[in-house]
Amino acid sequence: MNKQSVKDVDVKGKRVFCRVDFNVPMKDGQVTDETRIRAALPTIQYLTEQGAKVILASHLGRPKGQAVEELRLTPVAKRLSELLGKDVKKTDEAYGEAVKAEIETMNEGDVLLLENVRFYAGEEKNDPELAKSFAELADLYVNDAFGAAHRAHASTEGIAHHLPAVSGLLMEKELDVLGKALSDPERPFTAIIGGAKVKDKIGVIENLLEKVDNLIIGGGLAYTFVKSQGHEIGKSLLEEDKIDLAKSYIEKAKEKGVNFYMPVDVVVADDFGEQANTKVVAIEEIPADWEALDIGPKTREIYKDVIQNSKLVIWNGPMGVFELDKFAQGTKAVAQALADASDTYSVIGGGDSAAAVEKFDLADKMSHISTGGGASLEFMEGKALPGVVALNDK
Ligand SMILES: Nc1ncnc2c1ncn2[C@@H]1O[C@H](COP(=O)(O)OP(=O)(O)O)[C@@H](O)[C@H]1O
Ligand SMILES: O=C(OP(=O)(O)O)[C@H](O)COP(=O)(O)O
Repeated sequence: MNKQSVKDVDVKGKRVFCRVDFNVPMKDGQVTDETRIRAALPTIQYLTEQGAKVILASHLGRPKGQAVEELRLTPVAKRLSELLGKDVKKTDEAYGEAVKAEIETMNEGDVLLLENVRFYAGEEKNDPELAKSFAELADLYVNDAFGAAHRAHASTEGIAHHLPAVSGLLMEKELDVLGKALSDPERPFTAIIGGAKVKDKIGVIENLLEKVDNLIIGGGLAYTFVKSQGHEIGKSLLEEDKIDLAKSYIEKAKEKGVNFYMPVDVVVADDFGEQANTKVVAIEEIPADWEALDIGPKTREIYKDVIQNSKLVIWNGPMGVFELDKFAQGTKAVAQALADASDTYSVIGGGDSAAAVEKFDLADKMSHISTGGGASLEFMEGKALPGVVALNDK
């Protein structure tokens, strides 16, 4: 990476404003998935070991510029403290005199967590005044929030204009792994794109066609492609205004010699839910009143073969509605194929794909699980990430 990292600068005795992505799922005031907290530990531990005063900042949820009680970071501070095995103080604000006074009392190696930065309207607007207020708290800025690197906000981008700014270790690792995968991919290189966000992901597909040998489409977004080939898709998910684009991508794949895989059979349901009647049908036989909610057994076999014969696979988005057991087989088959393909480097991006891999207990069999969904997609699309661009060059 051409950006300075925390290892390129002297941090001893310095007040370090470290932006992390602690946007973790919570239920009843408890953190329910601590993956992102664990992922930030190497940077936090490095900074404390080096004698920095570590001031952590994060967003949680989308409170829209005002304080929302359920979105305070207090439970995160508690969990972080347990994981670090040391006291983590938490302030009720993210800047200002009370926060400065608290920082005054910090010793080298201490860790402080600021309140949710999105409680302030200026955060998402990238307000320069708020960025300055954050910068006043510290001597150095470290951005370790890969999951929020695609956002140009006061704590991810603005602040970097007011302090020496370097990347954290997680940020560096994410960019290295994804960057290597895309710039000098081991071949055959396969991308698997699923999920439901057709609008978000269609741009990625175009960019990936320039790079991959195989492109596998599954999940809800597959049916816009299926429809573009003239098949009826019943009540399956459809993005009407993307049909022509989908068709053009299939043509582009042919021109480029990219193998383009779509479902050949699907699990259809007469209702959305565990109680639905289901059956497996060929792709050209989806009944008008039914909805395709998973890829079928023949498709699973084909996708499995492609995965097994690949050296590098990036996977974003589930193959079906995996949250319901009836429609989880396709996603499970892909996850299992990746787990079994020991010679294949597997990169998982996207909250739901990561959750699926966790659900099937296969997370430790994947080569890299990215902490950023939107961020990894934008990176793969070839877009610059504002939170990275703003950091000091090497
Ligand atoms: N065939 C389908 N029809 C409707 N929804 C689907 C289908 N396949 C997958 N999904 C849904 O897509 C959601 C995940 O999509 P998305 O947010 O795009 O993925 P990710 O978070 O991995 O990027 C899941 O909740 C899943 O239930
Ligand atoms: O969870 C996140 O995004 P992701 O679900 O795309 O990985 C990041 O914390 C960014 O959050 P945001 O999409 O509210 O800016």
